[in-house]
Amino acid sequence: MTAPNLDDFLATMIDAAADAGAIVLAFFEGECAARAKRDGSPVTEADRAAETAIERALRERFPDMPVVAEEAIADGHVPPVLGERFFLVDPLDGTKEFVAGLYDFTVNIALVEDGVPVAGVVFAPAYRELFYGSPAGAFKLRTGDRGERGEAVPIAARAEPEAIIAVVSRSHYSTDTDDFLAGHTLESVVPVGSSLKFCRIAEGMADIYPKLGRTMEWDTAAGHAILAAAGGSVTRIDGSPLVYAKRGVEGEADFANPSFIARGRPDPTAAGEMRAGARSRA
Ligand SMILES: Nc1ncnc2c1ncn2[C@@H]1O[C@H](COP(=O)(O)O)[C@@H](OP(=O)(O)O)[C@H]1O
Ligand SMILES: [Mg+2]
Repeated sequence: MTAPNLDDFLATMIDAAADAGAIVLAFFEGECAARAKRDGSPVTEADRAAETAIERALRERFPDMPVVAEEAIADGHVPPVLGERFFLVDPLDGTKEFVAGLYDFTVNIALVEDGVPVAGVVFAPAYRELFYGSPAGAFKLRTGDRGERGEAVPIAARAEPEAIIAVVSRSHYSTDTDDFLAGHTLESVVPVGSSLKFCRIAEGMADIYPKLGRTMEWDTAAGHAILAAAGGSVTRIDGSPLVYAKRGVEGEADFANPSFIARGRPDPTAAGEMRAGARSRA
């Protein structure tokens, strides 16, 4: 058998995310919905059922690939060796929104290669929106009530306009975010739950997502891959790349992310101004 390429990985990741999304949505829309608000158990059930389905689908097709998944890590199941390529899975991101009956929750599957999220799938089943990205491009498709998939449409991040649209956490907001945004000209600040924030920038609906505070790698890897494929970027506050497979860092939990900024496309006129400035100084 020939070695799998990115298209092979992505096709399996999309199928797995679509199936897991259907499972999560059944919990969200089913009779569990009312109970979810009182005790957190259906969230956990949805989380675990979706993760089990994803792991099974990934392992069946790629038995040798390590899988790092949120619930498994919580149970202490960490792959001993990650190698240069592994999957990162968050079966239900945006759990607070899920419990509150809001639509902003997602299934996330990413493929990380040498610390870089090279391919990712984010499925928001309540919105019937599925996003995916790889070096071949970023795409969005709509799903039907019975899991039918519409045509995949290419998406692209936009260059920052003068007044920007910021997307921020709905459930984990910090005043540091306000301080950061105070330095920008804003059209609006839109609270969005889950990894959908990356996707809204990837499809040109928003310009910046500042995350001042901790997240885990499975919260961000798939959205990061999609945004990068759409022409955007995700960097640490100092502008260095946000890398993955972070383990054994003193004082940090394994797979914890530092603060980061996600943005759309670099502004070509800003680069032009810099070049013009450089010329005029010469
Ligand atoms: N300050 C914080 N500490 C830990 N996790 C955080 C966090 N802020 C956000 N997250 C995680 O990032 C994900 C998206 O959060 P948000 O929608 O607020 O941006 C959530 O994942 P889960 O829903 O999978 O737990 C949440 O737990
Ligand atoms: Mg999460």
